[in-house]
Amino acid sequence: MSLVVRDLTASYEGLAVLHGVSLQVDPGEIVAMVGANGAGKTTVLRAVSGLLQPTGGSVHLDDREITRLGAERISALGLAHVPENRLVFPSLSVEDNLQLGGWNRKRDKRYAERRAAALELFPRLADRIALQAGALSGGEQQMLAMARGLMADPSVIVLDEPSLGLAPKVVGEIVAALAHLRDDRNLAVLLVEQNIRAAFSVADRAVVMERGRVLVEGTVEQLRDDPRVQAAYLGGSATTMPEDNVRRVATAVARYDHEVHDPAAGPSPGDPR
Ligand SMILES: Nc1ncnc2c1ncn2[C@@H]1O[C@H](COP(=O)(O)OP(=O)(O)OP(=O)(O)O)[C@@H](O)[C@H]1O
Repeated sequence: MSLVVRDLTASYEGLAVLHGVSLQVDPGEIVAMVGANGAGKTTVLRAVSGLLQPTGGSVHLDDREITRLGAERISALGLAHVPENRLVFPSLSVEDNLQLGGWNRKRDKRYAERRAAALELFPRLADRIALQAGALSGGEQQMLAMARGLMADPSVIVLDEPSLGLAPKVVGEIVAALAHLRDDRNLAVLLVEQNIRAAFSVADRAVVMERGRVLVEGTVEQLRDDPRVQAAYLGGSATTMPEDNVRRVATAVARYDHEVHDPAAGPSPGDPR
């Protein structure tokens, strides 16, 4: 399914924060949404997934309008929202968190299949299935938040800053998982990221937000060369990942897997808890 957002406006307590945002994400595509703090990226995701009622404009999943539906209904129609700060239930086990993600699908016979697919995507979760989610590292909690979103069997997934606070090799693992969801599962992925290098390493297109509007959009290749993007994001030192390096990401993931699956290597030191 495609996610189609047209002229979206939204406000908090009467104060307008989105001033007509339009974007589209097609199946098998990752669109990165980047921009400064307060540009409105989180608000777009909240308005799209029904957590905030937009004041105008429209949101469609293919031809189906979802603009004013509630979050549960939108989730059931195939859109998963993985929120900022990886809001897992800390006192519940990994298993129970996954089950909650699939609550609206639990009785259907593909539930076990989806659980297996989520654990295959993030094998570390399989190893920790009985642990309390609060005992997981930051990276593992992010993986759990994503796996939980996938349990509802979405066609469209929107993620809010999945790389926040994570070590580069964990970011690599998250990025590789996003590439898998696009390439092998044909999902439409809308990715909000401050880490523009990580986002651009995997995205096909990007939307740059500024003060509640789309400043510029285009393919990642076009935007890399755009002076506005370079000046704001790519010139500085805020790098946590080398640019344009899906292959290097894959290497990092393989190395990481090796460390994780090799008990002698111990816990990964860069993964903040
Ligand atoms: N619950 C809220 N109540 C009032 N204003 C809010 C609320 N949430 C966000 N805002 C304001 O709305 C604007 C857009 O915020 P939003 O969180 O969407 O930006 P963002 O681009 O996601 O930034 P960040 O990267 O800091 O999350 C900002 O000016 C912010 O201060």
